[in-house]
Amino acid sequence: MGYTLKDICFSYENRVIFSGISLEMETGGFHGVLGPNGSGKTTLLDLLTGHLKPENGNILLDGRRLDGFDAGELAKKCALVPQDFRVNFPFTVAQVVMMGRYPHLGRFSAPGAKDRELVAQAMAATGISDFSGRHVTELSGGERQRVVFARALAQDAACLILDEATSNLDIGHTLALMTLAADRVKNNGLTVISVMQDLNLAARFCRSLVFLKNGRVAAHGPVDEVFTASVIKEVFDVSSSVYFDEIIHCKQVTIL
Ligand SMILES: Nc1ncnc2c1ncn2[C@@H]1O[C@H](COP(=O)(O)OP(=O)(O)OP(=O)(O)O)[C@@H](O)[C@H]1O
Repeated sequence: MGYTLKDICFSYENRVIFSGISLEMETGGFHGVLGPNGSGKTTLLDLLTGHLKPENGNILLDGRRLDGFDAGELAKKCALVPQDFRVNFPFTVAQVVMMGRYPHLGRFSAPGAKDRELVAQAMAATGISDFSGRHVTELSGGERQRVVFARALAQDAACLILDEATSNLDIGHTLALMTLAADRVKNNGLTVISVMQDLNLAARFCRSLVFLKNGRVAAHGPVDEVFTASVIKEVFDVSSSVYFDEIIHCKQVTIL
């Protein structure tokens, strides 16, 4: 189970982004989505979360058509950390993280002990508990990104969708959040689908990779099979040397 995309076509007005892509991303995997700027990575995530609708083709989530889910059901299945998150209203950090619980609350019902516990856990896991009372409008880009990550964790969905979710984070926080996501994949059966620009980070944390190029899937499969110099050349038009790193036990790349 997980996501199945069958012959997906999508255009923005008359700009064709996908003309018939098919993909399988199974439950309980850590899937990386890679590709050059403008190759359609964010568009793909927007299709997976139901924010955009395909013109043709079907997207199935756990075997069920995505357009058959209502927004509340989908929010319980899928939590998104968007590329850019801005709010103009001075909510506190804790209030924003609590927003992750809204899909689980009944209409007009206040958060209960379980909701507060999940919010506290998500803030602790992302290292933001110390500034839970601060206004999100006053945070740095990296601090805000950790707050949105915590909101997605609090949502407690089976699938976590990350759109360059660590782009503003320092290396320590990047490794901490990627390790947290990978641990939940391994131990809790979470599915992670993550757009990433950093090839080495993707090879280190993902189990499978989708490479997009010019609106098509250039390569898709386990990291061992598709993380190669020839795929990187085809997709990014750069020469590279791919090797197995004995210290961190995964493939890595040096761009030449
Ligand atoms: N709302 C929109 N209206 C029209 N064109 C759009 C819209 N959003 C994105 N595009 C175009 O669609 C293409 C794919 O955009 P998308 O954001 O999916 O790419 P991406 O691979 O995520 O890029 P990046 O690596 O730069 O974040 C780009 O050429 C972009 O200019």
